[in-house]
Amino acid sequence: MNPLLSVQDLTLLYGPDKGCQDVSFQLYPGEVLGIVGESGSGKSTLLSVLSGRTMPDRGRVVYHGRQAAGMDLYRASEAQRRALLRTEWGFVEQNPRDGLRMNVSAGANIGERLMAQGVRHYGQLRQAGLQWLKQVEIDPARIDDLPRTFSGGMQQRLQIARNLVSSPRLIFMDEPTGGLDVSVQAHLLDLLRSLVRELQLAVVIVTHDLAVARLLADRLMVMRRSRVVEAGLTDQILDDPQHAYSQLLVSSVLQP
Ligand SMILES: Nc1ncnc2c1ncn2[C@@H]1O[C@H](COP(=O)(O)OP(=O)(O)OP(=O)(O)O)[C@@H](O)[C@H]1O
Repeated sequence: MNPLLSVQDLTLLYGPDKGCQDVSFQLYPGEVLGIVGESGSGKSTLLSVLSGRTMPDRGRVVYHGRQAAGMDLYRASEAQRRALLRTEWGFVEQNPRDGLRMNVSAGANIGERLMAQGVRHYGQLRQAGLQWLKQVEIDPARIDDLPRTFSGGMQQRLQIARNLVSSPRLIFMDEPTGGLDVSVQAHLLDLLRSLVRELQLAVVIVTHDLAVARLLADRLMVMRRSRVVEAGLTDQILDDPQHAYSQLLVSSVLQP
């Protein structure tokens, strides 16, 4: 099986040890990779470069998509990268306001990617909207409501529906449960976990919350001061961390 994503020596530095450097890994279809580490370690920078939103100083990302046999992300045009992010990829922001269009209805938020793919039939767009609202456990009767009338958890679920409607293969998530109450977080995590499994999604998720990592990620990369200090299976890293920094990270969470 080909990896979905091959990442080699990815580096973007804003200053000494600020950003990400020399990051290499492969991500396979259906696999969930968690990026963990303290604040400022470079997690968001890495996600931004990986998803093609920011260009690296050096390094290479090759995506093996549905059609293109190996797209070299940084050699592709800006338009190609943007198209990829709207179709086979998705990006779930920490703050749903950054990932939703707040001034159009929930249904229109969901339909937008389909329209970008050429679906023009109103009934079809409406149907997809209703179906996806149901799938993310929002009452379909809210389809014509604006996202700002939704709670934070509902907005986040709507953002997920908006991303998943185009049947992406790879989703980037930046602290998707970050701004939510604990009980709302748990609900969202459950939903995310079942969607990821059901749809065989590959995910790269940034989180500083090791409980989120434990629940969702198959593998983890631990970042510190722009570098990956440890990478491996989630259970191995959380139960038996090898690097001194990972040990500190894990033990600091376990202490009350
Ligand atoms: N656009 C930028 N310009 C200058 N410096 C930046 C920029 N983006 C990030 N940095 C710096 O790079 C370092 C890594 O930041 P980054 O946001 O990637 O860390 P993080 O691990 O995601 O942190 P957090 O968990 O707090 O979001 C920080 O020192 C940050 O100040």
